[in-house]
Amino acid sequence: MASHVIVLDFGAQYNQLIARRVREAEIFSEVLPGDTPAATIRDKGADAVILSGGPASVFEPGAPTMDPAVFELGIPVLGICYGMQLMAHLLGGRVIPAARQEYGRSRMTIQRMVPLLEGLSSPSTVWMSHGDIVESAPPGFQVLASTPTTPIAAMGDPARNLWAVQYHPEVHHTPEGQRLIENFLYRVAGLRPDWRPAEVIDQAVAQIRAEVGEGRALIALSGGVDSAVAGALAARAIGDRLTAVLIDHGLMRADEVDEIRSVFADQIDLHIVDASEQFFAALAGVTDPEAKRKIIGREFIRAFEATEQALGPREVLIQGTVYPDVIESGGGQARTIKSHHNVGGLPEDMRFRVVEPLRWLFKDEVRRIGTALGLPDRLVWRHPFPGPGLAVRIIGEVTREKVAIVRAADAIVRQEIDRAGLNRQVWQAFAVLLDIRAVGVMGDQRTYGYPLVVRAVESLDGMTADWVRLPPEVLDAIANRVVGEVPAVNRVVYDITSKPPGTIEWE
Ligand SMILES: Nc1ncnc2c1ncn2[C@@H]1O[C@H](COP(=O)(O)OP(=O)(O)OP(=O)(O)O)[C@@H](O)[C@H]1O
Ligand SMILES: O=c1[nH]c(=O)c2[nH+]cn([C@@H]3O[C@H](COP(=O)(O)O)[C@@H](O)[C@H]3O)c2[nH]1
Ligand SMILES: NC(=O)CC[C@H](N)C(=O)O
Ligand SMILES: [Mg+2]
Repeated sequence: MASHVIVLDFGAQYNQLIARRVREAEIFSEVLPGDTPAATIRDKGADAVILSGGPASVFEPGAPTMDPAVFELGIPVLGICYGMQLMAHLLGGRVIPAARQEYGRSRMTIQRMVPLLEGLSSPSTVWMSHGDIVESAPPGFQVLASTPTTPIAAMGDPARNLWAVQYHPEVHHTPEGQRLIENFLYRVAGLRPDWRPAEVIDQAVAQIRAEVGEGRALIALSGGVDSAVAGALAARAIGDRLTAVLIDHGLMRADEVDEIRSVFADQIDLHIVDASEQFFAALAGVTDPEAKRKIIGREFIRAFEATEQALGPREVLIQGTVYPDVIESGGGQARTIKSHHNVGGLPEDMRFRVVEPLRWLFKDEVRRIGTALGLPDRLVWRHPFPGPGLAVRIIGEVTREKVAIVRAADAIVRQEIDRAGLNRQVWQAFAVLLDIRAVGVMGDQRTYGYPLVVRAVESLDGMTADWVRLPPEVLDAIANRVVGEVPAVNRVVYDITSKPPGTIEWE
């Protein structure tokens, strides 16, 4: 039977990342609620279990817990952060609030070499995000590693095959994180890699065929990576029974709609719908980010419904939703960070059956599948652009005037990064318009204009990100051009926040 790893979810923002790291090691992995009974895990034929992190403290009343019988299934268990704390708590160790909370990079030193830690540097850089610590390990456990503020940064009980780390090996800011996860899978659990992209493509095509049946379907095509890949899968599944719809909500970037038309019009039956009046009317006076997102989600569906009325009946709407859209919208156990227009923003009274062939995949997995399907690099490596478009890059009310300002500035930011040859190294780069004003001086005249934020991040999957150390001359060129060419803006600032604690978009 194929290798199968279960991730028990205690509400971490990163828990799906754990599953994706396992899949990156070519082993199938699924996420289940933290309190899934041990019997269910056994019946699914799991070969190993990983316990995720989570926002709670194990010693608080009502904190999420798990079936302790999981530790007796005879399969290896790896606890991560909250998962480690829970393991300690349930097996007789002690967890307390730390004197010093630890967020961000830390240096871990190995004290006892075991197969789980084989090949890791000592000290090695690890990404921490915790306020509690395991003060004493449970009976039978050995301390394996520590950091300056966390004496028990890794622990294990070789007899019962139970292992745990306080840091987050799943985030890419832990450079040797994948190594630890692969050690757990290959060395500790003895699993073999047997899960590959070709199978994902076959499953997705079969799923779309089954959902659409003999009928027709619409695909929501944005020109982005996810919907292009979803579109290619759908075209493979149902051929010319597929119609693509691009909603021009008036919140697209400079020249974007024309570019999409020229790339896709001869590939697929494409309808471009100008719905900008409808979106601006619905957004008038709205400043709350979640309210904006929900309105945009609703208006998208209304625009698809209106298009369907014009084109003839189609029950199925295919979307390029990916796993992070679901996670951040509060799918699973994680808290809602922001409602993505295509998930948390969907209206309840929608007429379509939504089919999302990429719902369980991360961006880099989607890119691999795009390449496997033969899509051009230019499309596969395009920078992501959020469905709500420039609306979530204008703090405060969205008006046509502000969209024009941020659109012009955004084009300059991307042009200068492109000109410097930094496109591939940057995950996403853009401009954000603030709703405050600052004083400046231009041509001996006082100005009172908007500050513009420039943001450029690097990331693998959008779940975590770091700001890009853009060369000063590129930042300088951006600032000069923006202030010179966009009259409403008189000041430029660069966002140097990583995710977490920031998010990529400002709203
Ligand atoms: N303007 C639009 N018109 C039609 N569908 C859209 C539009 N914007 C977004 N969508 C739908 O919402 C989904 C999610 O948007 P999202 O931006 O995450 O993905 P994408 O645009 O396909 O890829 P990327 O992340 O590269 O931008 C898209 O896959 C697409 O199905
Ligand atoms: O289709 C989308 N609909 C949305 O509502 C949405 N919000 C954020 N994003 C994109 O997701 C990635 C992570 O963004 P955040 O760090 O801001 O959550 C980044 O790549 C964002 O651009 C969205 N994409
Ligand atoms: N990231 C986590 O899992 C955090 C666990 C726990 N809430 C702590 O603060 O220590
Ligand atoms: Mg997009």
